[in-house]
Amino acid sequence: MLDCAQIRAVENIYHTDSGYALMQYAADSIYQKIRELRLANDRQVVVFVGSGNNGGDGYEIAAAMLKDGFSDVSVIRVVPQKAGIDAVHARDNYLGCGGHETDFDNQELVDGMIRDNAVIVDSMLGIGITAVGSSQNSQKISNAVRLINRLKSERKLLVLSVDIPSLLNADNGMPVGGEAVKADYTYTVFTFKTGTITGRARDFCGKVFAVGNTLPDFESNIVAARRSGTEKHLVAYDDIRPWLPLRSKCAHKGNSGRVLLVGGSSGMTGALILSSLAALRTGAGLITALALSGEHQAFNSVNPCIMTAGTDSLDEKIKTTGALLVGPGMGRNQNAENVFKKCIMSSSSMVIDADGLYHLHNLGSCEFNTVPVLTPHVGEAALLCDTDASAIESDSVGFALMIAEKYKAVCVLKSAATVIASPDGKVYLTDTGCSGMASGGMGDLLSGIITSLLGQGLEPVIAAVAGVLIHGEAGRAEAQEGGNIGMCATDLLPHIRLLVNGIAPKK
Ligand SMILES: NC(=O)C1=CN([C@@H]2O[C@H](COP(=O)(O)OP(=O)(O)OC[C@H]3O[C@@H](n4cnc5c(N)ncnc54)[C@H](O)[C@@H]3O)[C@@H](O)[C@H]2O)[C@@H](O)CC1
Repeated sequence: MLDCAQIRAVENIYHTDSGYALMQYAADSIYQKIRELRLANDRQVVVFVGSGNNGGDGYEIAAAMLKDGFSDVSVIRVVPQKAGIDAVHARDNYLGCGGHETDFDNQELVDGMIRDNAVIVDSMLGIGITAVGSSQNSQKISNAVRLINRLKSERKLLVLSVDIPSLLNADNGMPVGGEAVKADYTYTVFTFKTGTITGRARDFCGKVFAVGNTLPDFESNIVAARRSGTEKHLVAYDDIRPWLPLRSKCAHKGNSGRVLLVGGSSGMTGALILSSLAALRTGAGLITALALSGEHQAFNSVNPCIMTAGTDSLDEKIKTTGALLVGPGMGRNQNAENVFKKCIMSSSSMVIDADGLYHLHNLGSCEFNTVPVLTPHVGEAALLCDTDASAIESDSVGFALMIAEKYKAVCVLKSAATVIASPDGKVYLTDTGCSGMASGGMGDLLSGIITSLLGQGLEPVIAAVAGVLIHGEAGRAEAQEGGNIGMCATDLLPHIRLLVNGIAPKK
């Protein structure tokens, strides 16, 4: 996964005398994918092009379709190409193939041209986007984006975006000026861009395919580009399978992970129960919950396999635990603060979540004995970074790195596009989870899962990445069975157990 600067570096390697050959290669790679999926068969195809090389890709795709026998293909020229750039060759190629072109200035004509079930190829803006200004060209692009999005639902259009949906920022996944093309498929050139995963990418990108990876020395050039800036890795469930805890045949509960979970003030015991259940289903051998409310009967009735302890035994429990979670439902009063301070002096592996993050922020700076895992959601990250939630959303990678560096911790910045940053400056992103997980208690599960993995011996960054994937895939599995609406945290527990055993749900 690369950001725009890193992508430009890769492009420069493959630029020969002109970039036109590279544009043809990129466009052909996209066209092959469209053909393979038979997306354009028996449908009208309308390609919207902009002024730069992204527009050039669109002309080349349209030309390839004409050469291949598609007859119902046309181009809408939203903004004219600048003289001297490769896109001008691409336009000449398309017109030379007998291609038809309509100027977007006559918006009514364009609206009337597009028929039900048409395929729209969005090739207006790629990684060359700048902020939407008041210029005529900016206005035209914004109008075209609005038209595509309106017609998409009215006329059941299929929308394919080239490289990145127009007006979506390829570095942060946020729509520039509030609106971007809502694609069904995005064909991103070379490799996933950060903005196809982070921010609000899911609302705009649809299914993302990386295309164009057969160039000579491709893998080594991508690795070099990745190392030239912030190193970002896109990680999937299959990648973490080898890291999952192994259980020896002679295992016993005492050496299968001993974890302590601290939180659960009066009225918030449920948060700690959820973390404890997730820790249990993730496999830790001995789970002790220490609820500040003292409401321990609740744990017993939910699952008697969870042990409980009172605050008076905190010191002793901290000494004997392998991994510690502090924060879920902990509360923010003086007693909670005192308990928090004791917990973070521990030498055990540690996760700090929820109200624990509030207490951490109040401490200012803090020296840990280990590398803790911090699991803020956007609001908690804003608190830790003294900023607001919208700033965090616009640069989730940057702020996750800032938190990781400030606390010498692994930061799991939770959102629809969770970012994991390690104190050595590496970033891990995943395409997991689902909208059904936007319900109370999901974060408590995640902190319980990560704590359980730490207790079973995984390194902090590995436990964090594996935990995010187990959690997200459990949500997806549950959505597959029952849909997104009405999903609740406890529904995920059976899936968590399967996933930690390496048993993936059927796709
Ligand atoms: N350069 C290369 O080597 C390759 C580039 N490729 C394609 O080229 C794209 C990058 O090309 P460019 O750098 O020309 O950039 P773009 O084509 O993304 O856009 C740049 C053009 O759009 C204008 N523009 C920027 N923001 C605007 C706004 N808000 N409203 C209206 N106009 C705006 C700029 O003035 C410029 O003319 C990639 O995303 C990819 O699709 C691929 O063909 C692969 C090879």
